[in-house]
Amino acid sequence: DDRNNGTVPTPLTNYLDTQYFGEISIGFPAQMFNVVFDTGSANLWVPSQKCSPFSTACFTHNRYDASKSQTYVENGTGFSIQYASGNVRGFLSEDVVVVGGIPVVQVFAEATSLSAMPFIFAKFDGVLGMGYPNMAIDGITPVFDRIMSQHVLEEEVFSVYYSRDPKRSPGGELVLGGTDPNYYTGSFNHIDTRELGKWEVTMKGVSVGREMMFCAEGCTAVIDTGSSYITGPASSVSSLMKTIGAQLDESGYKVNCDSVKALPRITFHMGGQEYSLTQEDYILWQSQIQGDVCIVTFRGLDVPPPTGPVWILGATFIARYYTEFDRRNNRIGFATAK
Ligand SMILES: COCCCC[C@@](O)(c1ccccc1-c1ccccc1)[C@@H]1CCCN(C(=O)[C@H]2C[C@@H](N)[C@@H](O)C2)C1
Repeated sequence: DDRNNGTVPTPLTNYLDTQYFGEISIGFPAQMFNVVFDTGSANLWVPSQKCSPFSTACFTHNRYDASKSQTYVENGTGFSIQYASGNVRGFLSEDVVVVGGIPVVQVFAEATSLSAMPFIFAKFDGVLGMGYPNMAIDGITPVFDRIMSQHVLEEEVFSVYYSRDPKRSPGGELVLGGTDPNYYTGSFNHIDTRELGKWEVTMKGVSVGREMMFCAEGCTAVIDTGSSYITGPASSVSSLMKTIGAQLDESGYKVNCDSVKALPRITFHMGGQEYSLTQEDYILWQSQIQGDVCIVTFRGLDVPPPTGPVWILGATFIARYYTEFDRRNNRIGFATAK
């Protein structure tokens, strides 16, 4: 169904509520790739056919083969990107990329080396940055900016739905040019971005139960579709976890599953509204052989100034609050997800 002039929603896959990704094509004939649509970065990269055979993470994913694309244009400039954990190195190429039914001629990176951690755990092939151009490495115009300059979108926005139930299909949806009422109820509350060029807003506080515990003097919240969890300053998160009786082990914070129903709601105060998460929103209940494990989807992460200290609201938050990213008005809209 052509929603607005040729764009179609992109269904997303939900892998264990921690990885959400959708399909794009690159080149002619089309080479298909699964990518994370990531508002926390602004470059597109996929594994390259030219990656070294020793890069396991590269070898276990779909790889772009320039020699098989009639629309490939050589570039060759070096590229490298560093994430909170993990790094990617390669070189730039240009080809036709199709996202949500819209073709764009796009400069992207062919990854020739991917750090094993964490990419051997990636169920997707690459990352498509949905951040602002000023975040883009090598000054490359991001995909969404190339799409906006075609003037095919009814509105210069994109929206993200992340399902909370791994059994539910689709696991999520990306809409270019609008929102999908099938996946939210009520109206949107909009919050202006804090500074031009970042998908972040001013947060007025974080409360646990009825008590305002953190960020009471105001702080920054990054709305990040490329993060699985919620991160906050390590000291704040560790005291929050102590309050709810969570223990930290090598794979993150856990609580006794018997205590889950008594856990408090955690509320993020933004734009005059309260965005609450209940225990079912922020606990990942995993049935494992040795019994049920209840993972708390919060992580401590100290982002150095000037960006930090920040709270990063990832999939855990977006799964509860359908999110519209508005480039026309530089604001973010939240509505209750269905
Ligand atoms: C909702 O789906 C999220 C996808 C999973 C993200 C992630 O959990 C992941 C898990 C397994 C394998 C690879 C990756 C992964 C790694 C890098 C890019 C994209 C995905 C990331 C793990 C490391 C920290 N982290 C980020 O820094 C993220 C922060 C974000 N802005 C990105 O730029 C990197 C999240």
